[in-house]
Amino acid sequence: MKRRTSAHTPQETGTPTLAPDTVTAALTPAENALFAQVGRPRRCYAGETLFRRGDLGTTMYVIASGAIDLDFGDDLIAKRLGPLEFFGELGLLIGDHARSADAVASTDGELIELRHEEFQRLVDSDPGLVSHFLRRAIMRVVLNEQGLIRRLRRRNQDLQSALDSLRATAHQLNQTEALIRTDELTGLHNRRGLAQHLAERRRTGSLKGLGLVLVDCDRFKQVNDEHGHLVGDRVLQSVANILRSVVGDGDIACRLGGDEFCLLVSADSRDAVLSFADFIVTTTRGLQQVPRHAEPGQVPLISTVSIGACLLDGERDWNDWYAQADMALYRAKRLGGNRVEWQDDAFAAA
Ligand SMILES: Nc1nc2c(ncn2[C@@H]2O[C@H](COP(=O)(O)OP(=O)(O)OP(=O)(O)O)[C@@H](O)[C@H]2O)c(=O)[nH]1
Repeated sequence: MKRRTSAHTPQETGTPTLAPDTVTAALTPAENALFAQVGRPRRCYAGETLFRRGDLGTTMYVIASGAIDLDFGDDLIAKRLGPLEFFGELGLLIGDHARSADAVASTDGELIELRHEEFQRLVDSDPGLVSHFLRRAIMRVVLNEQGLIRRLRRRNQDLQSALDSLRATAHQLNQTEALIRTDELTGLHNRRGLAQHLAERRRTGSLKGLGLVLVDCDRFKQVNDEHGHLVGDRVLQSVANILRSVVGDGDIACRLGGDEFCLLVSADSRDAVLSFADFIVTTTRGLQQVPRHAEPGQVPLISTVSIGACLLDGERDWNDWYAQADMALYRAKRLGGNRVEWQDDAFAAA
């Protein structure tokens, strides 16, 4: 928020209507003459600090010549006061009062200082004039407070709408992030999603007790060639649904690309990993055998799959795990597909 300096706070809508002299920060000539009689003259110099925000003080000042800047800090409007204007009156009226602004002389000038004893003399010499002054000083404080409340309220609203738009942006970012780690066709994680998942597991030291199930559709090119790309897409979606149905909390199903998928599952034994792999092969095989409508050319929306599976050594990285599972997958393909093959940690043996 930009800070501005104004000689007077503008009177805003909704504030009580007052005669102009009731709210002005300037003394009337009569008041000034009286204040000058009892007050103590003081010279001030450009840049001189009269008091700082938070200082305790009991002196009120009237400006005889020159100008004083009042800075309320916290992005509130700063004020520049000139001749006949007064400030610091709360210190005088209510005793040791923490100043609410820094008061700094912006030019050389003359001030009249009034402390409690001088003010008491004023009360004794002209109570009527002093009571008029007091009434005005109090109204000025009230108006300043009201202005402050309005500004704070507006700032609060600004902050609220900034917060709302931040929330909306964060929501959009989350959605975008989710999109860039998701495979569009199947809704499974894509390679980027898998990489993030692995990085997070490595960061949290939870790469132990995992199995990798690498899945590849059998003769998928033939499905595309014979039935068209759209049918091919639906086959890929069907395989993805089967993978999605077996993943538990913390597991991840991913489409690596084309007709190749993988599962990263919590498993601490070969049998545990193989139970996932066997389920997938058996389900795709079973679905393929479900008779479709009798129309000639009607194809099952699934192809058989080949699977290579292994347990992960948490000390290695994705390339090693992939190579290990891929050896088994290659063997499964060579043996005619539609089967699961296992690969022990060949690298550890080497
Ligand atoms: N419909 C469809 N086809 C895709 C998509 N991405 C890749 N393909 C096709 O998937 C086929 C994969 O073929 P290959 O890698 O030769 O594998 P395959 O025909 O399954 O042969 P084997 O793995 O040896 O059984 C290619 O013809 C790609 O064009 C896709 O998003 N949709």
